[in-house]
Amino acid sequence: MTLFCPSPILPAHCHWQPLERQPLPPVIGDWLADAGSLTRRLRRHGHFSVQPVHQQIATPTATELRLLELPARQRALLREVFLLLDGTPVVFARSVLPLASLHGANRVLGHMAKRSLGLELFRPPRAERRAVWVTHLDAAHLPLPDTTGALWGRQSLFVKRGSPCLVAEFFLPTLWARPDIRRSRPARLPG
Ligand SMILES: C=C(O[C@@H]1C=C(C(=O)O)C=C[C@H]1O)C(=O)O
Repeated sequence: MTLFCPSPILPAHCHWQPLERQPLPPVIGDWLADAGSLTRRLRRHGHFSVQPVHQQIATPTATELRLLELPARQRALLREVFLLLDGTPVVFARSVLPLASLHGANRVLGHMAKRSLGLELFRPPRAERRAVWVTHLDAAHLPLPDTTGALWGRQSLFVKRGSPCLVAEFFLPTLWARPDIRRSRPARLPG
């Protein structure tokens, strides 16, 4: 399945596979298959922060519309951020939040700024992570500083209070360069 990701940072298209069909290296697979909050897991490794890069109401890609079951040309809130550990970007993330998903108690999802979207998604009533796809990009084609080699990405379809949103996370080489990250194991999920 090929996604087109018009984005200031992402390449012209990403090719995604369902998580269960993509063999992953041990440590990388452990992080991409982790069902818990990425924010909460990163926070176990140092000072965590979010650096917003780009946020606008615009038309998602054709595949993002399809994954969200939205009609063509439907607009959504597109949010692109870096997640930082100890001041260093370790994840680039792109989220697609349909405007219809941003009403009532979900309204806060559209006003996160430098707060992590994950803190709201995993706050009760906890969002369901309904589907996960993975991709593998050559970072050489991305305008990311000091980033070369393979870039693994994960895209999740979350449903919060019955409303869907997509969250794509691209794990930068700076994350895998940390020995504490390579030794890390997922937290035991409650229940
Ligand atoms: C979904 C989560 O939220 C994280 C926070 C994001 C944001 O603030 O835009 C984007 C990607 C996620 O890694 C999480 O923490 O698991």
